[in-house]
Amino acid sequence: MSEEDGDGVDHGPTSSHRGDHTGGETDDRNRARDLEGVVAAVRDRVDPDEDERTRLRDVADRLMERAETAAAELCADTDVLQVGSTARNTWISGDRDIDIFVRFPPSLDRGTLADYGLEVGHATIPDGHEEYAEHPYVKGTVEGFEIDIVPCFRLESATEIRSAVDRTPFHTRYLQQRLDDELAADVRLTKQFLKGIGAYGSDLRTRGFSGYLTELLVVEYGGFRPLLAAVADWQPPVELDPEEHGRETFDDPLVVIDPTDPDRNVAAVCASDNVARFQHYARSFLERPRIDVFEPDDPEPLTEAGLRDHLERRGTTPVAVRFEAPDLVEDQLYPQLQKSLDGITTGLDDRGFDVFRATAVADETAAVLVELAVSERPAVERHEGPPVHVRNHAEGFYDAYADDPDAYGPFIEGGRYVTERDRAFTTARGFLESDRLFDVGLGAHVETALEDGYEVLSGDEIVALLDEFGPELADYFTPRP
Ligand SMILES: Nc1ccn([C@@H]2O[C@H](COP(=O)(O)OP(=O)(O)OP(=O)(O)O)[C@@H](O)[C@H]2O)c(=O)n1
Ligand SMILES: [Mg+2]
Repeated sequence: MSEEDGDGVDHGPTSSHRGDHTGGETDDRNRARDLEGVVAAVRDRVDPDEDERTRLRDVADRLMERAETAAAELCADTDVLQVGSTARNTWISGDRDIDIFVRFPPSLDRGTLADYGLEVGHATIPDGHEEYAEHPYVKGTVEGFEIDIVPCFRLESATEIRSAVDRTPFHTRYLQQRLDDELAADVRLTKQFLKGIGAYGSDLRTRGFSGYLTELLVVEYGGFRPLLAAVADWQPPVELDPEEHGRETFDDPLVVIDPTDPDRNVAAVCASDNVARFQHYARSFLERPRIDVFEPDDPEPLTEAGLRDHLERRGTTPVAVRFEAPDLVEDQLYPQLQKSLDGITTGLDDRGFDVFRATAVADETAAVLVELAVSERPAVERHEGPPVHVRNHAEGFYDAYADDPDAYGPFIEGGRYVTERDRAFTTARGFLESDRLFDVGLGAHVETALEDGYEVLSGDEIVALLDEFGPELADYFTPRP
């Protein structure tokens, strides 16, 4: 997806009218026709065809039967159901995870539930492996489909849940009652739109819109187009409560009270930037419908020469702290990196090294990259004391610095004592290489990683990041909404 007229080519199917008319009504009609054309083209790609549906149905049915048999042998009163987007007809063609939930009576304790769940999982997918979320479950691939076999408790209401997965069957039931074929198609379209703009997914790297949230929004507004029209005019905080049963207040830019649980905001992880991003592209797409909004961008990786050009043109100074990436799953790693990024930029700012923009990247190694507007400071810094008339404080300040041979002052300026004393760090690099870096509020795992050693890159040395982070650096230097 590229913003506005990037390549000058309109990928919408009908662009011949451009410039033919000036009337507002005609423009509206043409836009509506463009939008329909784009929607048809996207649906052609995201709607699973009959063959895909049948194959999925076959595999799902077969596995559910196996899971039912295995569960019945372990425990009475169990049942098996399919959940997630493949159960609701809202999956995007080619994205094929089949989530199968095995429900056990709530009289079981958690440990037994976990053991039974794994046993059923292994019986259902013999070459599956165990993964760990809130509790362990079995995952595997069957005929090209990614299968999860997840145990949960069978409860009367989603408010009694003991873990997050217990809610999922309630979501499925709620949506199955409300999604018809038309709305399900609009959900697929909206998911692809959000993927195209980089705002789909409730993982903690993306902090965007989850599948369930997308479905609720489409149902609530009655389709893709009305949803976009509403989003274009949102005034956050936006609060939706489809079942009108919410009883808590949330401090989030988007609040969608879970129809199955009055105390949960389904959009709790959705970052304000992603809400704003959705608003931006909703407006821009309604104004000029085009297919490339639905396509995630793959920027050309940056070359060394390209990177040097950017830096010279911008006149900023980059610094980076590079270390071995902590061995964590992404949902733990990215919050750690974000926290460390915030700490490091604040630490630099506090010492007079003005931060222009910054990012954190991770692969084998991780790096916090900070682009500085100011990377060097003079040997001395100003230190302002109290107004002279505040006698107690003023005398204390004066006495503390009067005999300091390295300080200039104290002198009086604007009625206050001021002194100029030696600065602890005259370069950003000096600060980053010092132990003071550990005072800035790093993520705990990042702190441990840094204790094992890290490297500071500054100025031109930054090109060393290109091999590993070429695409990320390209993204950084071609920012878009
Ligand atoms: N943050 C999340 C993630 C998942 N779920 C529940 O778990 C189900 C399966 O999750 P997932 O596969 O991530 O989402 P899908 O809805 O299946 O969407 P997609 O098409 O992206 O797979 C969801 O439908 C939802 O009921 C949830 O409530 N909250
Ligand atoms: Mg899914």
